Parts: sequence; C-alpha cells; structure tokens
Amino acid sequence: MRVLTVSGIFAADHPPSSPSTGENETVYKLTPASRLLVGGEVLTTTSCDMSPTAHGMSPWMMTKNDDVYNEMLNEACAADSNFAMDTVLKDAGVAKIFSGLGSLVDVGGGHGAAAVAIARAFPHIQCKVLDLEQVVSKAPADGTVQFVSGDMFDSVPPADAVLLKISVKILRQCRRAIPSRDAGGKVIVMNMVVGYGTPDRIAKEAQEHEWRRIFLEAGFSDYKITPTLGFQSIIEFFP
Ligand SMILES: C[S@@+](CC[C@H](N)C(=O)[O-])C[C@H]1O[C@@H](n2cnc3c(N)ncnc32)[C@H](O)[C@@H]1O
Repeated sequence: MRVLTVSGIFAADHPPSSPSTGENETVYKLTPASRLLVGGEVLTTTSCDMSPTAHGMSPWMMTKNDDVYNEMLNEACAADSNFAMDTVLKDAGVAKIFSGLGSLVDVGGGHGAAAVAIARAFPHIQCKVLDLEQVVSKAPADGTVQFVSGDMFDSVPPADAVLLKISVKILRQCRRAIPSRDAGGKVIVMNMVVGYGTPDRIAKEAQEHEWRRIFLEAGFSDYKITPTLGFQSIIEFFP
C-alpha cells in the first residue's frame, strides 16, 4: 500500500488512535487516478486486516464461508511469495539472517510458499506454517513443512524465529513464542520499507522512525533492517 501511496494511486490519512484498541489505523483513500479505475470505497489497514469497511469484515475471515474466494486468495498470496522468496533467498545478506536458525514458524503463512522456499534453501531449519483452519486444510502438504491451524491472535507455536509478512499488530504475541536473543530468538518481518534501497533519505528516516516506534511498543530491545528487493526489506526484531 505504501508503494501505491507514493505512486499516487492511493492517498493515506493517519487519524488519531482508537480509544478502545489504542491502535491508529491508516485510512487509504482513492485519488483522482484510482477513482478512474474503481467505484468509491475506502480501505483501512494495519497491514494484516486490509478490510474494505463497506463489508465490515477482514478478507481473511471471509474465506471461511466462501471456497472460491478462499482458493483465489491463497493462490494470490502464494504467487506473491513465490516471486519474492526465490529472489530474496539468493541474497548473501539474507542467507545470514536464516542460517543460524534451528526452527521457524511462518505466521499467516498461507499454503506455505515462503516456508517451503526457506526449508528447501536451509534444510536444517524445521519450518512450521500457522494459518486459519480453512486455509491449512486445503494446503498441499508434502511434508517439507508442518502446517498448524489456529488463530495467530490466540497463540503462536514456539520456534527460534517467527516469520511475519503481514501484521505488526501481533508482534507482542510473536515475542512470547521465541527464546531469548542469546538463544537465537528473533521475529523476522518481510515488509515494504519505502526509502530503503533508494537514495530517498527523508523517506528512509521516516520509516526508521516508524519501525522504531513499533519495536519499542511491542517490547523488543533491538532491530535491524536489511534491504532485499526494490521496496522489500527484512526487519529482524530481537527480544
Ligand atoms: C497476505 S496472506 C500471506 C500468506 C503467506 N504469508 C504468503 O506470503 O504466501 C495472509 C495470510 O494470513 C492468514 N491469516 C489472516 N488472519 C489470520 C489469523 N487470525 N490467524 C492465522 N492466520 C491468519 C490468511 O489466511 C492468509 O493466508
């Protein structure tokens, strides 16, 4: 969404925090350019729940009662991961992030595209995928990774590292699933970090500031951003 905002496809608003959750959701609005493409609708997101407010429900929850939509969303997520992971895992800097791990859980890992790529590139890492029951039950399981069904907001299976592609809301939950930093514990977030990998110093500083706020709020002691591909970066959060 950040890339689309920077490109002028969406405009982003940052309203004050909600009194009930304390979270401040970014509100994305159509611009004249995107209004040419779609009917009028407002999207809100805190990374994970990219929910058209018109439906009042997270798109991930809607997969429960709609098999066709479920399949479509799973395929779209896997296609995105396949493209990114193949390229990202070839990078020597990225290999360093994963090489010391014994186990990893991909939270909201869908049909396991990212976790399978990691398990194949680093066969010594035991990889698990946590996702909703309706997603895991349709996953093409061949034993490369272990699928666990559940809600990430309830609990995250323990592992040396937690891989997250979608949500910073559950960082606190992920912190409980990992051991201390000395024992190799970390949360690995794959995300768009606008400004990294480009000469745009102001955008880079704004992003640093944002990640710093997030990691402090979630109770981590340190973090490291490794630019990978275009706007994609890997952010390691250390307990
Ligand atoms: C953007 S997709 C990412 C899938 C995967 N990480 C990938 O890159 O292919 C988000 C995933 O999070 C899952 N998800 C959403 N809410 C969840 C929850 N509360 N608990 C577990 N998984 C959830 C969805 O079912 C979906 O598979």
